Amino acid sequence: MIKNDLFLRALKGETVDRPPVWMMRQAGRYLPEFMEIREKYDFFKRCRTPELASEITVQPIRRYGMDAAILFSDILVIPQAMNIEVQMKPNFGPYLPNPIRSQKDLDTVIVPDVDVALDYVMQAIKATKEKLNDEVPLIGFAGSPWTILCYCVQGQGSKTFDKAKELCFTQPVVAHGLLQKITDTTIAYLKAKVKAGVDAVQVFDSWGGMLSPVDYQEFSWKYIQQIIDALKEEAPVIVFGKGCWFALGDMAKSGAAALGVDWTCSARNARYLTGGTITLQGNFDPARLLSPPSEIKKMVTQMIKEFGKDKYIVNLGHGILPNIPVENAKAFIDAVKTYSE
Ligand SMILES: Cc1c2[nH]c(c1CCC(=O)O)Cc1[nH]c(c(CCC(=O)O)c1C)Cc1[nH]c(c(CCC(=O)O)c1C)Cc1[nH]c(c(C)c1CCC(=O)O)C2
Repeated sequence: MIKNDLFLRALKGETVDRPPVWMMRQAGRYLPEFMEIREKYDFFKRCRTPELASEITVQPIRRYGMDAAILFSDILVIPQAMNIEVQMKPNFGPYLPNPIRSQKDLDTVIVPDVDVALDYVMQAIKATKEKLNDEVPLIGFAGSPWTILCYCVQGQGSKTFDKAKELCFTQPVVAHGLLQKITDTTIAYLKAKVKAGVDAVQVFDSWGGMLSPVDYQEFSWKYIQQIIDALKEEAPVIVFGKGCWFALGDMAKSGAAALGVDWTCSARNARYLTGGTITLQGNFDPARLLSPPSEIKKMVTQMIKEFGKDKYIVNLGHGILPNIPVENAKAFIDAVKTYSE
């Protein structure tokens, strides 16, 4: 049994004394202890070495005592396992030298045996569970099929993901073929992660908000729903769609345990759109962590009041920025841990 089960109780919608807190991208570049490891090992070496991945995962927990850990890994390990080359270039980000732009390209993409291809992730989970010693739950994650397609087709990050959209709108059969292969791989992957020991899973639809509401249904939501259907009996599923407030109504009926919200959607609107029944997670503007700690504390208290302490998980509205001072991140976490009504 997990000693601090606040996060799991919030996912079930139970009444709690205070909401749980964690931060998207909490294992990362704003932490000096992470930078030490980063200097020595390249990105995928860190992902592929269970000792390193588990160490990086528990670093923020040791420093701040969040109520949940999230496994250090990346959403792009999935395309890598599907026979698509992925590089992480320093000062550039993800780079995929052979993007998928035709049926011929799609034919080279495989649905791998995840137990073999991604065994290193399962080993990282086991190593992390040992280090966590049942203190807090561990979150496993995957990118949404649409967000993964964005990288597979564009070949790199983008402000518009125009090539990804072009494939969807000019070769929909190829796009759907790729989305389904990613979905099948992701379902097997998340199931394996649960078997290896994660207590909940989160699907990151970081680029869902790039699509119009109608296109979102066709190219993103349909596939996320498949993932929820396949996983919901095995573990609580959190869906975070950046810029996807328009889909919150459908998401609330999907079987997901909780929904992530970004900072452009007010607590009130998110509660209204979801009918007030489902657990919500979010939505502090990551750049607001640059405010002085005293102001951060006030704003966090106000945010909890607006969402309500129950059916709520305190988080940022997207990943933490690398330039956030460690004491500001601490102010964010402490404000939640000392919250009382
Ligand atoms: C879109 C996306 C990616 N990766 C991820 C997403 C979805 C969430 C989001 O939208 O932020 C998810 C992710 N990536 C990473 C995690 C670890 C767990 C966590 O702390 O949340 C998680 C959950 C580690 C990482 N993934 C990456 C880093 C930084 C690179 C490094 O450490 O060398 C980390 C800590 C690299 C990465 N990985 C990706 C990009 C665009 C980049 C480069 C940009 C950047 O540097 O932030 C793809």
